[in-house]
Amino acid sequence: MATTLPRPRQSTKPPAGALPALPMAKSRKSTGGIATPTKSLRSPSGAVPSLPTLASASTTALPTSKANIATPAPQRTLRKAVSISSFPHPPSRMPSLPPSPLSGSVTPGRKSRTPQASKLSTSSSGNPSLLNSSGESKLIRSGAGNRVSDGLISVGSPTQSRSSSAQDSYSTSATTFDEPADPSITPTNDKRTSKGLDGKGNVIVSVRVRPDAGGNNGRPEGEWMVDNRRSLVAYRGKEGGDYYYDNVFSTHDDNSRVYDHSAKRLVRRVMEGYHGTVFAYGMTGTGKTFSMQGTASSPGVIPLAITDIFSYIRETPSREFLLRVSYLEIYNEKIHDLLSMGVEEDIKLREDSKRGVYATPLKEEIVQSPTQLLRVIARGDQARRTASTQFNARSSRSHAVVQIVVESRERTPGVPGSDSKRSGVLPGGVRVSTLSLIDLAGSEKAAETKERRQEGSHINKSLLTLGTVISRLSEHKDGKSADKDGKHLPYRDSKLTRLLQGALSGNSLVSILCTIATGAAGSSTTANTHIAETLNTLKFASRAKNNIVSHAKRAEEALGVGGEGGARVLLERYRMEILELRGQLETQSKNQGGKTDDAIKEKDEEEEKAREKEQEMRHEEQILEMQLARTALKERIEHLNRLILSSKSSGVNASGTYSALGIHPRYSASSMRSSTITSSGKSGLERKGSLASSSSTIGRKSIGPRHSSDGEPGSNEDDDGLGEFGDGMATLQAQNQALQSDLADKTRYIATLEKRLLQARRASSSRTSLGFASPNKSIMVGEDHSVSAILKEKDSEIAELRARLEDKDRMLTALRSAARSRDAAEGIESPRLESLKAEARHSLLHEGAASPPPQGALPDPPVMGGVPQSPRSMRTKSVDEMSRILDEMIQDRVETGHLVRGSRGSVRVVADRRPDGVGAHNVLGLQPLREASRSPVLRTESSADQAE
Ligand SMILES: Nc1ncnc2c1ncn2[C@@H]1O[C@H](COP(=O)(O)OP(=O)(O)OP(=O)(O)O)[C@@H](O)[C@H]1O
Repeated sequence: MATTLPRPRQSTKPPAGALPALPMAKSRKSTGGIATPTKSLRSPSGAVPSLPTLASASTTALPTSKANIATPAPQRTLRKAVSISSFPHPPSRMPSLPPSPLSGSVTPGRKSRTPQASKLSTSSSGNPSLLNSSGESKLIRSGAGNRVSDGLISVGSPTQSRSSSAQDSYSTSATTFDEPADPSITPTNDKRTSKGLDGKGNVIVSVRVRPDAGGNNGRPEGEWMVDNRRSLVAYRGKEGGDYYYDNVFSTHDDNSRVYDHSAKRLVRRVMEGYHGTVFAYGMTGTGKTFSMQGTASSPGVIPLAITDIFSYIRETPSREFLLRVSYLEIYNEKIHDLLSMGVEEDIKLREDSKRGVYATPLKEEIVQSPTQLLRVIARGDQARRTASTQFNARSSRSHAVVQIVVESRERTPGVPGSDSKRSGVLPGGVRVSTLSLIDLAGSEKAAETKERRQEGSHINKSLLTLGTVISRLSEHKDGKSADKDGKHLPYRDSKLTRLLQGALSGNSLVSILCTIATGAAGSSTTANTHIAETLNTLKFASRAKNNIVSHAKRAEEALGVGGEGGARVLLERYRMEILELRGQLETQSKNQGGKTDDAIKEKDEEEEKAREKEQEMRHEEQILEMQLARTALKERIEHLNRLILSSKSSGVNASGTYSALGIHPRYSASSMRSSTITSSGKSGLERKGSLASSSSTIGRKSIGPRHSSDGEPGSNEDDDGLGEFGDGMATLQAQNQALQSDLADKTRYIATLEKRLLQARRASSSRTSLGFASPNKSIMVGEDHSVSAILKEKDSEIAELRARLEDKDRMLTALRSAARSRDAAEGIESPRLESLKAEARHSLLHEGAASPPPQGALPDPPVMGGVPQSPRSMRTKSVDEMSRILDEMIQDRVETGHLVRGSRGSVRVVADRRPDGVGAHNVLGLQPLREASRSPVLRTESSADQAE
């Protein structure tokens, strides 16, 4: 909390700029027509003419005043009253005062002092005071002459003696005029003021005269005289006398001046570590509350003190401060907390060796700004009990005590320039001082109601006790609770004196502001009562000034939080608490940081595991996909192998001499011819025999009937045999069926591959996106490359299979066409069927460029254009068509690089086409497929090459 107080942090000097405006600042300025304290107080030492002697002033002062000053209306009464020479002589002995709570005993010896004696003593002593500006008395020389002061003509003072008056008035201690507070007080000055104190300078007694709202009511003007220049109040009436004080404020003095002269220095001392007490004492309706609180346009002691407190804080960057405030009232001898917001607690007074007497439990509020402090006090003011009395429509019916506790400590211990040397204390301790601002309830004689009387009784009793204590203080200068006769000072007789015990016994600087009203309204009885009360106030003030001795010392600095006193030092407690909390915060932060690191590490590990698991799953999926693809391809290979076997059974023997394309006349014929010529050079018939000896089961089967056909043609077995091999009818049907089933298989296979391709692409795209989101991108990218390579491979495989499928389709078309041609041929010449079959066989097996194709090798083409054609020409056309298709297929293969033509027209598989990617083919199971797919050709070509 202390750190939030508004003060500069860097600068070690007080801020030069203007302080922020406070709520009351304007109001204070608005009193402008009135001379400021500075001007009025500095003038005596300078340009002000010498004051006349008291005797001469009494007759000359008034005309001067009237001539030079436009005096405000309220001052007229006082001006008229000034005539000291006309004052009646006081009685030789002090008359017996009427019984009053404010009356007290008067020490006979004191009233016998003469002004001369007083002058001597004052001049010689110098009497430095904590509440003086420089610690030295500033004496007003006698015969100084007249001066103009604040609209009043002040008579010259014989000296600034407070010893006595000419009329048995009570003397006060030697007192000096205060200069306005000088912010540039140096530590040296402070030390000097602390030396040689007799305690009297630590008590300031001021009297303030309230303007008489109702005029003087015909009372003789000359009965009262107020001389603020001489700090004199004189009464010329019965039992009158001259009363000198430290300050006398006339009716036109405003709150600002009152504060500057009576409390400003004390407040500053409080900020420096002294305890200070300011209280207003006086009859009801005389202006106590007005002086202490003031108004919006004329702030009183309390708001002005608050302003100065914060000004001091701003001007003292070397220290840090903490302010807390409490506000209580004593009503009917009971203490109430005015800040408790209606929560009533039984508040007791306790005594502590370090704190003295204090009320507890009492709410204390820590304040950080003047506005906040003023608000707190205003809140307490609202709660204070007031009532209408004979002299005051809003009379305070309680004693109100505002207590501001100031804690301060060195901000930078040990730093050169700090005031630790001046304070003479170890740096680091906290200094606690207290400023008590007390607005007492007014004494009242004539209460009208029972309630008012009861209140008045308590008020009067407490004030009487206060007067008694102060009276006895003169007999007991050390302020202890026992007087010289062993009698106890009656502090405990009232809550008020109990609370003021510390201040009255000398532990505190004290400023007493007594308020009076010289105008007496009402009946003569009332007026007399009023005068008597005023005189009692003046006597109280005199006794207070004479009797109260303050040996106030700067509060010791408390170190740490240990001990009873230390426990009260909130500044230290808060600092320790802040340090402790910071430590806890750091510890928590560290723990939190450690935990966070662990949590992050754990999370990373979990994510890493999840990624690994996902990768494993992906690998498994890929493996599964590949296995599925492999299985599908294997199935396909097996199926194709079966198909190849079927093709071989359709037209190729076991030695591979014939391929599934053996039906192609040109291809198969040339192969057979080459083989025949190069190997044996035998005739076609012999070749037939060799063919018949081939190991193909089907061939053998077909050969058998052929031999029998040579002998007994037309048998069923022969027909079948011819049908399968010889005439091509059964073969074509079988091939047709095989190719159709093959087509269906391929279609299914392609659909399967496409499906798997689609799945693989989807998985790949999802993995790609996941992989880019993943921190391990490189891994995913690498995998994607392999997958994309696989996909490309699959695509190319599918394209190849489609190409083959198209080849098959073309073959199927050709076979269907051949079948139709055959059907047409059968319809034309049935008797020649056998010969056509023979020709067809011959054309298939012995096709040559020079020799005409054998008759009946393929079905005759249908009749074209309605023009009958000979069966031979139709067969020739059919065979040519087949040859053309096969040539185209072979050419395609050659062009795509799957086959190469031999020098003699043979074809063979390109040997070096095998991979670059044998492993990949193996992985996919594609290589067997390729090998299988071209195996017939390979075998055919190999055999052809061997034959060559
Ligand atoms: N110096 C002053 N100048 C102008 N008005 C004043 C002055 N002193 C007092 N008054 C007015 O007199 C009235 C009574 O003043 P105030 O209430 O301060 O008296 P009091 O001593 O506190 O009385 P009580 O003891 O009954 O509370 C108020 O209206 C106040 O404004």
